[in-house]
Amino acid sequence: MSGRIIDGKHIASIIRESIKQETEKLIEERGIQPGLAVVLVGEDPASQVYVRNKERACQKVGMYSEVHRLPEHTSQSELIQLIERLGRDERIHGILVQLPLPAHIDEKAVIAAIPPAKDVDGFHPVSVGNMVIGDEAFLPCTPAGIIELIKRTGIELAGKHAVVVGRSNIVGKPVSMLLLHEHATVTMCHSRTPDLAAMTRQADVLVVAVGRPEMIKAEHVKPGAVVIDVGVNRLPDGRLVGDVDYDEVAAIAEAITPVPGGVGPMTITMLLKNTLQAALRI
Ligand SMILES: Nc1nc2c(c(=O)[nH]1)N[C@@H](CN(C=O)c1ccc(C(=O)N[C@@H](CCC(=O)O)C(=O)O)cc1)CN2
Repeated sequence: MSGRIIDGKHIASIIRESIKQETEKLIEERGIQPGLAVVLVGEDPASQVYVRNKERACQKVGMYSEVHRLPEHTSQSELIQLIERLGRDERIHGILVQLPLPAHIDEKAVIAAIPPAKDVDGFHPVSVGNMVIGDEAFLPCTPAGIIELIKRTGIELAGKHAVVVGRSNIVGKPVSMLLLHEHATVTMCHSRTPDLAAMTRQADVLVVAVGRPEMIKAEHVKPGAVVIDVGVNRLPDGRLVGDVDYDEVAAIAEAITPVPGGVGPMTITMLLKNTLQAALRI
């Protein structure tokens, strides 16, 4: 058996086309151009790439965007002042602060300064709370992208056993909640789970977000499972790999996301979707 490849790049391009059309309609009919402000603190090379890609993605669908690049030594209060100013700016419908932040800045305090109505990353405690209770909220982009990929591939989640490996606030915890909302039975695993393979082998749907290159091998996966790889790891030889050993696992999975070209392209697509949504709510 060799698994179906879940082509995130293709699915993302279909969604982006419809976002582009809705953006054009919003501008034409109501004179509102969705606007996104991205704040980047410091010089992290991967973050710089992601921020540039977010800026380009906005341009391609006809949204307004501005990027605020701040030096590494920016203080927490300077950063919060900028966020408060963006919160009052009528051109800006969505604000996101690229993570990770430098160590001297308290990430939670910064996220709390974003007005929930502009929280297109879905990280504010109000957004998280609304997501958990199933109320209207901006959903965090990577978890929302994972659910969209699974649904658009025609995979049923209701009644399935989903196992999530990783418990971060931006992927592991929220994706577990979204899988639960889709009526999956969810098990969360992490670095202190004993006998990880015994847990992951029970998964009909396995989501891996741990940031450890190729740690999930064929022995961790039940034949016929759907495998979603959230990892993006750059190896010393320059190759980009996921948290799943793709060649081994693709041979036994029913369907699998590649890295690159799986979950990654959906993250920015869901950001565009949230930004459009924020502008539509005006
Ligand atoms: N404020 C936020 N910070 C971070 C988030 C986030 O959602 N909001 N997520 C990640 C980084 N991220 C977006 O910011 C992100 C990661 C990966 C990709 C992506 O398209 N990956 C490609 C490969 C890209 C490459 O060549 O390096 C893929 O998997 O195909 C997009 C966005 C942490 N920070």
